[in-house]
Amino acid sequence: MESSIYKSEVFDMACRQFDIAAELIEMDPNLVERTKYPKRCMAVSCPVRMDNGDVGLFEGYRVQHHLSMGPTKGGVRFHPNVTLGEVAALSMWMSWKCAITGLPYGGAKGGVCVDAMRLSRNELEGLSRRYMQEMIPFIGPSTDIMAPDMGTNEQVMAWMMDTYANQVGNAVPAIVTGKPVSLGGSEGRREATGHGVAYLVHSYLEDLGFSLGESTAVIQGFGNVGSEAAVALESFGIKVTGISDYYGGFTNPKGLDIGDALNYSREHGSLQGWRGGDPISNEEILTLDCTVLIPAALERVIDENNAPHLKCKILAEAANGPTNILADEILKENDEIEIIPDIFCNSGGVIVSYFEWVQDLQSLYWTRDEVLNKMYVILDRAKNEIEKQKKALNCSRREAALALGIRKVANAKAVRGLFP
Ligand SMILES: NC(=O)C1=CN([C@@H]2O[C@H](COP(=O)(O)OP(=O)(O)OC[C@H]3O[C@@H](n4cnc5c(N)ncnc54)[C@H](OP(=O)(O)O)[C@@H]3O)[C@@H](O)[C@H]2O)C=CC1
Ligand SMILES: O=C(O)CCC(=O)C(=O)O
Repeated sequence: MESSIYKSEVFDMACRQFDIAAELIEMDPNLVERTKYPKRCMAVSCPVRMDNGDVGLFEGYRVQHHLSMGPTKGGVRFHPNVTLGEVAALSMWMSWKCAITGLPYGGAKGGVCVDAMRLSRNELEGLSRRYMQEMIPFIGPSTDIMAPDMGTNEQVMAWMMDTYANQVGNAVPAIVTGKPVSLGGSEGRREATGHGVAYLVHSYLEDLGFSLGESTAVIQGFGNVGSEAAVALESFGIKVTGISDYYGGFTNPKGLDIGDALNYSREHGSLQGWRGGDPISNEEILTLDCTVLIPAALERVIDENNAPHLKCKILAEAANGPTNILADEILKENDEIEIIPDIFCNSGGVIVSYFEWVQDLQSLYWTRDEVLNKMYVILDRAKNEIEKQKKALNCSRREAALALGIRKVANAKAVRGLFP
């Protein structure tokens, strides 16, 4: 099958990664395309009453990548670069991520092409509700469960849950995860993705023989994932020496005051104007001297131009798809940099989303410590399996993670068989 509707650089990148892994595991040719391409996609137009009385129309998407192992699961992104192809690529990565962590889900992703920063709170609520309304025929707590991603947050999830609940006539907390704790959200979900990144960073630093107290971390992106990773890294004794958001970044080789940066960014809506470090651009921040580099914003920020100049020892991919294919080839040759690949590195978010869904379904809730300890168990188990796979296939850690996830999905399809 030649797929054209998803055609885009980022979808090509996800397909190329798939092809490399499928070849490594010598996948049955009859399973290759069936496992690779998304099962379903929806495109909807969302009319929203703007504050000036006009009606704005926003295009939204949801791609459900595979339905073989349970409901589909994945975040919703509000960003001006969102396309159907990007959402499809993100849904593929969700599938492999859920498989390597052993979650009973297929991957999904949603998105709306919108600059959410330009919307008022009223307009954002209108868009969140309309997007959910349009998706209701295609989702459900045992069909497809949404969560936050770039440009969306707990409040957006609350509006989406309310819209769904109003439609069916009763509260359905399991329809979205990453919602406020007061609505059935899980303790620990807000910080889960960043905390999971920091947990893995600390674990690999120890394995590689680095002292935590002497290690430094630089983070691109100071939203939910980047800021929570910074807080958790500090709690593991790792100094954060660079941070940035859309407007640019700040650095201090002696360490930044993350608490102060968080307060400032909450009060002002961004880090712009913060005086806690020397200003630096979003391009420069990637090549700063540091032990750990953490891209936590957009895809494909590490490319063939900057890859040869990275000075980190560990590249911890908190963002989805931050390293393009050419950069990945360059980094594969450089055995001084260890990569913790995205589908593993940022999996703490969906792991705790799974816990949130399970808690909602049984109306029985856990403490933050219980949640994070259960997350560590799953991350440790996935790490073991990936390291074993890396040795067995004599390949990079990214290839090992992809091979592990893709093989599990392909096996599920094989045992389910084909009808008729
Ligand atoms: N939220 C989650 O649970 C999960 C998220 N991820 C991935 O993590 C990444 C970040 O998501 P999340 O933290 O939720 O998103 P947020 O919207 O909360 O934060 C995104 C951050 O990236 C910054 N940013 C936006 N554009 C640029 C740019 N061009 N250069 C540098 N920084 C930029 C934003 O700055 P500003 O605020 O100024 O716009 C903000 O600081 C994404 O790749 C997402 O897919 C992965 C797993 C789970
Ligand atoms: O929490 C979830 O369900 C999904 C989070 C997400 O979108 C991701 O891991 O990329």
